[in-house]
Amino acid sequence: MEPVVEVENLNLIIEGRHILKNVSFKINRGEIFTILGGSGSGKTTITKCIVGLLKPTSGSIKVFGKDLTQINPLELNGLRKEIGYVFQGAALFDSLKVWENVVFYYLEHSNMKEEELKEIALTYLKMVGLGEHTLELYPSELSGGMKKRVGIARAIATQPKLVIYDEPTSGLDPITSRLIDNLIKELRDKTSSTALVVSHDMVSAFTISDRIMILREGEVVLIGTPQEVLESQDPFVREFLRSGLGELQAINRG
Ligand SMILES: Nc1ncnc2c1ncn2[C@@H]1O[C@H](COP(=O)(O)OP(=O)(O)OP(=O)(O)O)[C@@H](O)[C@H]1O
Repeated sequence: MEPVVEVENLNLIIEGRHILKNVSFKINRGEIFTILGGSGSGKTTITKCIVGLLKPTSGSIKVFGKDLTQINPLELNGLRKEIGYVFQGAALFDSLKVWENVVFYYLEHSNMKEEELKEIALTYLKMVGLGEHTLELYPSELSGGMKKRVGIARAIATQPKLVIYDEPTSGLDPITSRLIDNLIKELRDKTSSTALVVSHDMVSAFTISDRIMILREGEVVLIGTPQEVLESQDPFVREFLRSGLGELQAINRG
């Protein structure tokens, strides 16, 4: 089966800085694929390349079989519709109510009536575990975990085939983080979509991922199943795992 994302020898140089170095990986249909790496290792930059916001200096990126370096802006827009992006920090519009945030795409691109749009918003809010009472709230009235859920509802409201989650658990307490982890898995199963997760949350990565890619200063160190990562003898991977050992032991005990 054709991979959903296929990145080959991706290099990105910005202002003389080599940010991504020969990055290659594939994400298969239905997978939860996590990019794990320290701050500034290039995780978010990879996702920006995948949605066509950054142009590679060299290398190729195919999404749903289409080569991003070869397509025109119209095709790129079409492709973006198939991708849901959950931003770091949720990035909700503060002046819009929850329901308007969730159906933002439809507000911009359709003539549907308010009642219909609220109905759609409610469907997706329910999918992320939020109820009808949240429809009329403003983002400032939500907790951090609820904001993330609304951000996820907005990302899946266009029924994307690929959902990119940028640091979905950052800034959340451990219990809420695990709820978001479960939600990511549940949504992948319910909607038969593919998920690309960017994280430095070790517990999250080892709990939800089918495969993990470890990135260090713009270079791929290892790609493998959680088990393969745990068994790796690569010194950087060992050190990286050691730094999150307490968290990992907690998963094993759980
Ligand atoms: N548009 C840009 N111009 C210049 N440098 C950039 C640009 N975008 C990213 N960088 C640099 O690229 C490197 C990787 O950044 P990126 O945001 O991808 O890291 P990250 O792994 O997602 O980090 P974090 O976990 O802190 O979000 C950083 O050193 C950053 O300063």
